[in-house]
Amino acid sequence: MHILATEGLTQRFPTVTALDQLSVTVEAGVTGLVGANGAGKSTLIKILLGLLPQTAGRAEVLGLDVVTHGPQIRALVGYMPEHDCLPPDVSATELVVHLAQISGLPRTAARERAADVLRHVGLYEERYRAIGGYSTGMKQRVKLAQALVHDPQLVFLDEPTNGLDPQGRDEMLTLIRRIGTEFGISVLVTSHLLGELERVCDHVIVIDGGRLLRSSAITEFTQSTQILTVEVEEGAEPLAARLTELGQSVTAHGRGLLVQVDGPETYDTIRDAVCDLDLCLIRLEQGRQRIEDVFRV
Ligand SMILES: Nc1ncnc2c1ncn2[C@@H]1O[C@H](COP(=O)(O)OP(=O)(O)OP(=O)(O)O)[C@@H](O)[C@H]1O
Repeated sequence: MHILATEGLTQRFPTVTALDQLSVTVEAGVTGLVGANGAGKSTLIKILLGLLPQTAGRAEVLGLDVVTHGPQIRALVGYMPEHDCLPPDVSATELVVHLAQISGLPRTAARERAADVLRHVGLYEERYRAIGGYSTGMKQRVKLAQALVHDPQLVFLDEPTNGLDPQGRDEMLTLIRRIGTEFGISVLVTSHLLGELERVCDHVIVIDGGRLLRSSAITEFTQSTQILTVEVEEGAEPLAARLTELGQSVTAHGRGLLVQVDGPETYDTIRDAVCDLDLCLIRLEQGRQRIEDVFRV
């Protein structure tokens, strides 16, 4: 079953069209929503939460229409907003307990859930300190904890790695993967950094200027291409000449050669040519299409 679906979804602001006829479906699992700044990611999330009425088109989350079922959707979905929106003078525990109670949990259950979820996101003793003194990474963890506290079926994480250093980013990505796998909660996570989503997502949706550029399983984004990169210590030119002579399609690429794979025999041809010319092979690698390539079309 789709966890969400949009059809011809359009959002016009006075001077800009933030979403333009966007039709896309998302299955359970961890899905990345990628696009440059201003591509329309946050606008899409706000519409999906029923917080912003769209100009045209339809959207459904967990089978519920966003226009007519906003409160029901928000009961089932957790939301980690992009911007810093935390009150500075309460502790993480106080805030998360409070939000759990707003979500309908009784006081004792809210305290237990808040303690659990703060532990899961890696906030320990610090959870009793005022949020104003937290680092960016700790604030991001509080935002994540409050998105999870009411045990949602699905979470929307808007730029969760924003402002984090490489280690913080790594830890956040690991947490996101765990939410999808260990906790069994579906995730829609946005980022303008394409590379980082490769690690955590099952599926990636790419939007640009509010339009759908691509929606595919991560394996399709990074699938092997039929190109081999061949690098030898010296003698790339004679090797290219020999491979061409043997009927291979070869182009020079930096210090190496790109060789079209015609079948398994291409590997043997390369090996034999390298041996015949008495060269030292230092790299033989199958090219992989990266998410970044989507933007180079
Ligand atoms: N309330 C609003 N009124 C007018 N224009 C808006 C409003 N909200 C968003 N926009 C515009 O819509 C476009 C898409 O914005 P959106 O915030 O959805 O992009 P984004 O992909 O989330 O980028 P970012 O990561 O920078 O937030 C931008 O040009 C933005 O300026």
